[in-house]
Amino acid sequence: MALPQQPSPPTDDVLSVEDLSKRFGGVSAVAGCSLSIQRGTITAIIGPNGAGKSTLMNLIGGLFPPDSGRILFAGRDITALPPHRRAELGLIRTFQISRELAQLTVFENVVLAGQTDALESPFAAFLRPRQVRREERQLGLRARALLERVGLFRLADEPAASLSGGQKKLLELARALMLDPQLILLDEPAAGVSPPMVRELARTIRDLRDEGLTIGLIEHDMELVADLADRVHVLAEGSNLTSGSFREVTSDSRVVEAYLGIVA
Ligand SMILES: Nc1ncnc2c1ncn2[C@@H]1O[C@H](COP(=O)(O)OP(=O)(O)OP(=O)(O)O)[C@@H](O)[C@H]1O
Repeated sequence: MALPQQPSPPTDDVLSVEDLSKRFGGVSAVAGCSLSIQRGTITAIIGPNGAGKSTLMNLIGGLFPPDSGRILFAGRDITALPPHRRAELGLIRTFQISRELAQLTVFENVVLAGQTDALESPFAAFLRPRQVRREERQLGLRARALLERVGLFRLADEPAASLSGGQKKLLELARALMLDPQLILLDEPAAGVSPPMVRELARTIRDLRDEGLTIGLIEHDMELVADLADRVHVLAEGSNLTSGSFREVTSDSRVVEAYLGIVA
């Protein structure tokens, strides 16, 4: 006799990818990958060069569609949504190369990240001047609070071009926070950042997690992953080899083999 189907237990996953695949010509960059990111955690995605981490990030961010599989965000299927719709839902991804506008000040960069299309329209200022002024004031206040939050307040009036690599990562974080995200995906936050700034960045990321934000990151700096990640997914050849704490995955012989296999 067939047993009645049990309803699946509620999960606390803010993001899950299910059996995701993406090919580029003859290369299987992501191949049947399934993994999830739990709400309120820092989750790292690691793996040897060419494992498919960037492609997976691009699929989650909506840069291009998968060949097959699904992406769920906050319980909703977002597989077919364009990047800006994902951002509106609270899924924000930052890029490995910071995309600040070099000639604008740090403050202006943050304000700009929070500006809606309606505010940018030249007609809005003409038709609804008071509303536009109020919204701009609120954006300014919020930007200053976020600059304080990430430790860049004293540099608010400096041109973004004058920031160090690590400060640019903090600026990128402040810009992402302007969009009021549920989940921020960070692409190699430690790349090109000096060791003291990596520590500062790590402290800020941990504080944001403690305040309830969910953070996903791909990272090659294993010290940072060991220090920050609540949970780690190891990608190899486009799929999820194993998941667990940093200690668990790094003591898994398959993970050691995957890394050594690439080096050999
Ligand atoms: N646009 C593309 N066209 C063709 N092949 C691609 C493209 N993007 C990625 N690939 C290939 O897909 C595979 C996975 O690449 P991906 O960049 O996602 O890996 P990765 O884990 O991020 O690597 P790394 O750690 O070196 O950045 C690699 O074999 C790569 O050469």
